[in-house]
Amino acid sequence: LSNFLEANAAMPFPAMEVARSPHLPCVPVDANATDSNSATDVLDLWRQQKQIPAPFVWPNADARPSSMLELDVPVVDIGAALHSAAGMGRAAAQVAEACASHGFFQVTGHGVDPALARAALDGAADFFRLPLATKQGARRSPGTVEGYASAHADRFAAKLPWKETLSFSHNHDDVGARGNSHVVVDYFTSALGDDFKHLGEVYQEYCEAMEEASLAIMEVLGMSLGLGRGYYRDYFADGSSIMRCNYYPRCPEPDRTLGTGPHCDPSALTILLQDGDVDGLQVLVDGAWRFVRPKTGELVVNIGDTFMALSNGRYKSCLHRAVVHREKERRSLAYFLAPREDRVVRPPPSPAPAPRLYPDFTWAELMRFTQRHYRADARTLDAFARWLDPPTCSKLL
Ligand SMILES: C=C1C[C@]23C[C@H]1CC[C@H]2[C@]1(C)CCC[C@@](C)(C(=O)O)[C@H]1[C@@H]3C(=O)O
Ligand SMILES: O=C(O)CCC(=O)C(=O)O
Ligand SMILES: [Fe+2]
Repeated sequence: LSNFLEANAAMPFPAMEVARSPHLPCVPVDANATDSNSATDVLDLWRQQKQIPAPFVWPNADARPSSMLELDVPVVDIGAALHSAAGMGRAAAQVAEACASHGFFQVTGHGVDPALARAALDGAADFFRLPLATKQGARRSPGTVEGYASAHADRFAAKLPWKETLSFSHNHDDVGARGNSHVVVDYFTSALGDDFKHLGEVYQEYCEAMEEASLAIMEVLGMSLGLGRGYYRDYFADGSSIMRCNYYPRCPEPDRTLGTGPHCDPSALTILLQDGDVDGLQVLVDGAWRFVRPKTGELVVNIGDTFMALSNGRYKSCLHRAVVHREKERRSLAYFLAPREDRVVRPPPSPAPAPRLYPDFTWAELMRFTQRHYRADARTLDAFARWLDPPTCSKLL
């Protein structure tokens, strides 16, 4: 199979270019195939765009066809929340209801310049069109999240996501990053060269806009939990956030694979910008996968595992996935807000002695767990808690 994947890298099919991976099993593409399924047959199938390689096929339980249902998420006006008590009251009530159930809402009034959002999406489109060898120049190192990855074929042997990704850190200090931080520009020039300085500047500015939007959202979340505007804003001011660009190529068998499999985000908060009008994001609510469709000028926000632990389970980090399409490629930009790596994740001392659902941990520990020991899925935080401290957690879970 690794020969096939390498041969595929030169294929005209505008699929993702899955880099050769020593980890992929050299098994017949179709596990039930007779051994007549030679590489030539598979190439022919692929060339006719009729069959995807077996490692990309997801079990029906994960990839089961989506309903055409849509999740009714509130649209929260963050600008109004920051500038009036009435706006804050309304926003806090909206996020409280959404986060106590499915954890998703849309935001407007976030202050992100539409031209900057467009430049970040176009930058992602340009990057993923580059030759595989150029992208591989920034390939992810084992155990880290930063870098280029194709289908995570270097990490997983099955249930490969139908996507290419580019991820980089945005550690933001608490002195107001606007204009004096260049951590993202430095990543692009060091990983890809000086020709990518402009792209790095676009994402530097985009990450700073995401940081400001996420801290504004944290003010609303703090108010919604009765902790005041500054509680979470201060907690995340010097965060270790991650920017991820997702590219989902067209797929010949969209119902047998997934762009991103069912998971809960391990981070605290995700701000997702979807490109254009191509649906993909789905949330599992009441047993059905429901679309959260892109709406121009709006950002999709969801609670992650780290915030669920910070709220001691009051706000929910929920299962979501991204489906792909036969005729349309799709891109999305996900900004994952996370605390400074050594900051302890612990709920505030509540007036009522509520039982703790999760042990104390740091983002560094959870990141290391997801990158080296576990594949984020529906029960990441429970598996992490057991991995972290089995004796204590047997009582917690
Ligand atoms: C801490 C992280 C791990 C992932 C990127 C960030 C937040 C989301 C995580 C992820 C997207 C959840 C689904 C599985 C995953 C492997 C992926 O599809 O990319 C996860 C990311 C990762 O481990 O690289
Ligand atoms: O691309 C999408 O719509 C969702 C991606 C996602 O959930 C993630 O990257 O964590
Ligand atoms: Fe996610």
